[in-house]
Amino acid sequence: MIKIGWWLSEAKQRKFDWPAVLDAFAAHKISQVKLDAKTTTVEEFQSLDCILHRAYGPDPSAVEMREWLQQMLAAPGCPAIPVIDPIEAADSLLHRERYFARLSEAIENHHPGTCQWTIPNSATIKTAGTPKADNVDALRVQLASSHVKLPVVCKFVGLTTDAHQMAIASTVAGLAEFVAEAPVGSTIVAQQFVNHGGVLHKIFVIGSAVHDVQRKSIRDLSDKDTETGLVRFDSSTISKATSTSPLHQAAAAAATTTATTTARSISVNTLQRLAQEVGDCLQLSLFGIDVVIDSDTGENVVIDVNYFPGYVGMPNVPEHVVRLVEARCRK
Ligand SMILES: Nc1ncnc2c1ncn2[C@@H]1O[C@H](COP(=O)(O)OP(=O)(O)OP(=O)(O)O)[C@@H](O)[C@H]1O
Ligand SMILES: O=P(O)(O)O[C@H]1[C@H](OP(=O)(O)O)[C@@H](OP(=O)(O)O)[C@@H](O)[C@@H](O)[C@@H]1OP(=O)(O)O
Ligand SMILES: [Mg+2]
Repeated sequence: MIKIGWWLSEAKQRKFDWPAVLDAFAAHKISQVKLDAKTTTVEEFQSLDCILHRAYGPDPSAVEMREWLQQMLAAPGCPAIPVIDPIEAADSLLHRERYFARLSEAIENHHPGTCQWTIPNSATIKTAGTPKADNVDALRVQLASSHVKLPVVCKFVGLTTDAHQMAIASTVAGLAEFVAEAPVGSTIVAQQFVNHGGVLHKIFVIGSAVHDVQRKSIRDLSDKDTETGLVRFDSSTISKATSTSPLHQAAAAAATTTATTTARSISVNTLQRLAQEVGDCLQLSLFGIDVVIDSDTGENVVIDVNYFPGYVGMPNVPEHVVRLVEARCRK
């Protein structure tokens, strides 16, 4: 009988309908134990066939569990227990500039013209407390050398509680303002904005299972929008299942859950290749890929990758988790 150890924060267990996953484990005769840094013994830990976790992000309980897991896995005599997903692989998603650099390499490694997805050009900016007026020229040069065109979406990098505070900068002065007002020592990715008809594809992946859910997104920007140098927004108000925002298209803003336009779809074959290639590149099997379809070029553009997302709208999640665990334990 397979025995797995798992850890998710209490909040994630509720959002993810974790009890349904535990029922599916029981139905497939997989025994399970919730890992606990205070009570799980070394013997019990080392007897596990697999570990499944979301010990990820700034939540203090997740930080404590991540440190404990790393210690337990590195302890002398600990067997090679499969971890879904490896802690360093999950953590890499906190550093947008690093994982986008790896995605860029994966794209370059394709034979020319064969990759069915791309990423936006971006520039990585470190804040040093320089006043806005002194930043403008250096930022203009940096955008040009990274081939980034305005407008850009400004996104923080790393383990910060401000990770969802973003902005659209349409002018170098707007970007300079965002950079000048960010905490000193932060890292910001200025990612080229892609017009995409206001529809986001949330591509949810659990091992080999892939599902595309369409959500509302930021509407296409016109010249009128881009007259304003800097528009701040909280990313958690844009593309959650229940989001409503003035940045949505008028028709979509009125709808409660999904995108309302007749959106372009992504073929099943492309979805599977994308999930496989991103998963192989980042060594992940429980993740979500946020994709927009460029209105001008029709390209599938990856704008964000999330570890162990909510999977809201993906059918049969418990069965997919069971299949993933069984596949890993057999290795
Ligand atoms: N390069 C881009 N071009 C166009 N729209 C973008 C771009 N980047 C982000 N967006 C819009 O902003 C939203 C939030 O961006 P992003 O997914 O990077 O934020 P996040 O905080 O990492 O989100 P989450 O963790 O909830 O997935 C996206 O859902 C999309 O609507
Ligand atoms: O619970 P939710 O459905 O909102 O899950 C979101 C999850 O929030 P959580 O941390 O509360 O689990 C986010 O994690 P952080 O990086 O912000 O930590 C991120 O993964 C989003 O992409 C998920 O949204 P989805 O992609 O599934 O729409
Ligand atoms: Mg996202």
